Amino acid sequence: MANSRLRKLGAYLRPHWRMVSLGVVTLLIVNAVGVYIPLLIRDIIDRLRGEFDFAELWRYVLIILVLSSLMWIIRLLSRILIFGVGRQVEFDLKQRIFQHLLKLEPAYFATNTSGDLMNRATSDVDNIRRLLGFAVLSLINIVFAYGLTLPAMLAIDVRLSLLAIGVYPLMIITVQLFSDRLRGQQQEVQEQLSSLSELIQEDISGISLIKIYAQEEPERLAFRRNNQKLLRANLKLARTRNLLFPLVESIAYISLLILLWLGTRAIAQGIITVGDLVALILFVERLVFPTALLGFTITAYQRGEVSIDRIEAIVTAQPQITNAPQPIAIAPEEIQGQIQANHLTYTYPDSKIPAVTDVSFVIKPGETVAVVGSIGSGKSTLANLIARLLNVESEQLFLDGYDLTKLKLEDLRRAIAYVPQESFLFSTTIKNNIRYGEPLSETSEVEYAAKSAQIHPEILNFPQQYETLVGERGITLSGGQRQRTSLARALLVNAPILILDDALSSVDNETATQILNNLAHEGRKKTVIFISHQLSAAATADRILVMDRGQLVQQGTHQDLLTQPGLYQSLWQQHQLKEILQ
Ligand SMILES: Nc1ncnc2c1ncn2[C@@H]1O[C@H](COP(=O)(O)OP(=O)(O)OP(=O)(O)O)[C@@H](O)[C@H]1O
Repeated sequence: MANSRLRKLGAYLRPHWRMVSLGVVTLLIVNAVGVYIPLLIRDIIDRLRGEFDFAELWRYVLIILVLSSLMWIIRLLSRILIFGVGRQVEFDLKQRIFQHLLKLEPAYFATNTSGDLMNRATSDVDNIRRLLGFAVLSLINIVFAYGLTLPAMLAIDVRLSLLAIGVYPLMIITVQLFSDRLRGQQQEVQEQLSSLSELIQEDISGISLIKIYAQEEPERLAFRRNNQKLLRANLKLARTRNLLFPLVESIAYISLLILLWLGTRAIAQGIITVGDLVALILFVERLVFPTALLGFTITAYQRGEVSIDRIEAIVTAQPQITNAPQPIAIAPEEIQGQIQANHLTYTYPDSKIPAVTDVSFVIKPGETVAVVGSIGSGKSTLANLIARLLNVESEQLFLDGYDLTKLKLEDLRRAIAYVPQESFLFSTTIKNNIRYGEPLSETSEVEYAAKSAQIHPEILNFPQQYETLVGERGITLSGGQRQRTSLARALLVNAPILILDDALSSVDNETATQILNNLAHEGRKKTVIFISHQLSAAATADRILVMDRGQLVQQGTHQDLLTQPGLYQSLWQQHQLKEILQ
């Protein structure tokens, strides 16, 4: 498992191997110069102790100044390169996640909440970025720092070197212990922050309710409680941080004290020179930072591991609805629009009872067919199956005689304009919303579609007409206006098949009937499937399919069905009664 995660990390890094290699080389140079400077200082001290010469001292100072500046520049470069790799991988992963999400079918999003998916695409990707930027940088740094510094220290004095860095494992353990605590507290801050943001969002959305029920004071107190929790969490985190850094420093001082105490004795005994001791002190100092970071690196790796699994779970999710091995391509203008169901049965994956059972029918090209029935009788499921938004089995649904599952998905979707129950508008202009399926459409085409959907006069009354922004950043449309805008969007793509899934429920019966009539009298007649509870509009369709508990119980024209005892007759009677009572 750990190996497979390392392989994944390797795969994330592979496209950026040039940057990674360059980063590694710069780190190597930084560390080599970092080891060379203390050795140079040692030589200066020892040489000048014999014979002091100002001119020579200045020469050395200059060399050290140049080397330190060089080291600073190269260190900067190494950080830019390696943190840059982290950012690149973050970009790649976000692209991959989004691209893959677009391939998955709506059923996937019913079982994976958008909150969780967003979290994976942001926080988890961020953890991997940190792992590949910060953790990789500090890991390579520590290897080079110890690999180059330790031999130089041992060459000066083995006993002193080992005693001086003997306390360093204590530093790693302390940081690791603290970093677990820091992580918990950081998470607490994050959670408190999210719940505070949720509260603000909810209160802003429900501001009218707060005012109507005079709940300003309780809401203010609830906010204060949450805000206090956030404050406490932040203070706790600050306390831990403020405790950790002095602790790390004290461990470093212990090592320094050991060196000073035993080092001066070694000088007195003539085992090492003053220059050697100064070099040892500088070397030990050099190791403080990478050692302390190792503790954080271990935590960053553990956190990153969990995130790798969570992201891989998204990008390896297999789409259920895909093209057949050799899909049949068919252009929209070649499509007649005949739809046939042959013993169509569908059961939702997490359900035991079929939502559609043994349904068979033929819808002729250009026919307008209404689908009516009680709530939950399977009408939407039927619409979703025809658009292949649900995983229909082969040999059950046919378009112009072709098995739906054998048709190229893209071609099938282009042949069908589908207006779902929930009309969704993007946060852009009305015009862009209408031409979403055909972004290059001319204004006249957009207006034509809007006229057919009976929304044109209302759009002209909006502040900027077709350029009016809708959604969160713009004006709010009424339910009926949203539905007709969605309908205009579907009409603009001019597909041979149009499915309206209760898409005119907020539009009055008269307008709905008018829209259906317009569709029936268009130049090239579309096949229209009109799912609706609006019986007076449905009655004008060429034919009506009546669904009950997943089954197709009746079909025929309005007049035919009225003469047959059955569900349609009773639905119609209820409808008539409602009309009289209104
Ligand atoms: N994603 C799902 N998972 C499981 N069961 C579902 C799912 N969607 C719908 N169902 C069930 O399938 C049955 C048919 O639902 P469907 O939405 O097709 O009915 P409908 O006739 O369109 O209803 P309405 O008139 O209220 O829109 C219902 O029992 C419903 O609870």
